[in-house]
Amino acid sequence: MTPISAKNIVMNYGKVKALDAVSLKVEKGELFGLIGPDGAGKTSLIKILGTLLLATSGTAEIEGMDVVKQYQNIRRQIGYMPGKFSLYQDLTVEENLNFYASIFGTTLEENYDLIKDIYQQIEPFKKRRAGKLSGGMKQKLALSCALIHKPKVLFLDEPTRGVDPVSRQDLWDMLQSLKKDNITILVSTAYMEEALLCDRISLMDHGKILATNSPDGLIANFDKPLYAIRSGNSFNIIKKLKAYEHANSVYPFGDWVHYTDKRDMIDPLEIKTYLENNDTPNVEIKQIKASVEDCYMSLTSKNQNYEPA
Ligand SMILES: Nc1ncnc2c1ncn2[C@@H]1O[C@H](COP(=O)(O)OP(=O)(O)OP(=O)(O)O)[C@@H](O)[C@H]1O
Repeated sequence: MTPISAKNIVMNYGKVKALDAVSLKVEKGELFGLIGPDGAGKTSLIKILGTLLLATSGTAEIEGMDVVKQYQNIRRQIGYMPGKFSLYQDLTVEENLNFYASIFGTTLEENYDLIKDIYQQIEPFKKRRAGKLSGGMKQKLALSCALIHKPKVLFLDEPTRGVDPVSRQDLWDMLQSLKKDNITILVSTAYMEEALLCDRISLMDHGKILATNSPDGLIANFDKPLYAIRSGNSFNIIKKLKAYEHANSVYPFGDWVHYTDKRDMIDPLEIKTYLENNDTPNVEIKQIKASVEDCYMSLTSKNQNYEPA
């Protein structure tokens, strides 16, 4: 039985099409990432799968159960960690956990094994009110609460948003370690580099899934030679390259500009010469391996219009 499956999910908020015929399958024990920028539709999809939002159309099943007809049974089998910290700020760490355990008719002791690795890190602060915890500790508490009833499927909506890099890494380590318990995890993020920490990912943009693959598989499908180019002025390079008749995609990437050409075989010197003949001196150019972000940019390139700030 597929733990998470969705078919042709459409979500309209009035005139806003938040999800446009989204289909998805996540296999048992997978750590699966929904990757996309703000507004891509990640929260809407997670809420629909988590039985918190009714889709405009389409169907979805969790552990073989329909998200509309069998939502009550589903809720017993899933854990959900929303994007915003949603625990009771005035309750202590321990009280929050006991509260969530009691909702599911269980106790902290009964399921201690599953959350032990995570909970032990905040246990010294168990008498502290949740509102007084640091960001990283709040995240660990929220994850412990989402796991307290031993869910088969865990949904996490942008758990690393606004969290410091060490706590971000901690969270991914915790998710990796949950794989040994065979929990199926669907996690959303806008940080492209986190895609590499997932078994498989779906890249989302404007309510659509653009591609689903393993991070390596996705990168292997990037079929054009990719070049990183820089000189003193990225904006000038972008402007000149966009005007170049052979340009396929051009976008800023840190201090560099990433470029692909419409032709399969090119001599990078030709591009350097073109730029230098067009008021862009001191051009450095090198061929590089694509990252997940490059794959994303390539898939969305039709919508990319870079304008200077
Ligand atoms: N309740 C709502 N009413 C109207 N529009 C909404 C509502 N919720 C979301 N939207 C719109 O639907 C689109 C998808 O939003 P959604 O929150 O699902 O995306 P997201 O990828 O999770 O982004 P974010 O990180 O900003 O939450 C956006 O254009 C958003 O403005």
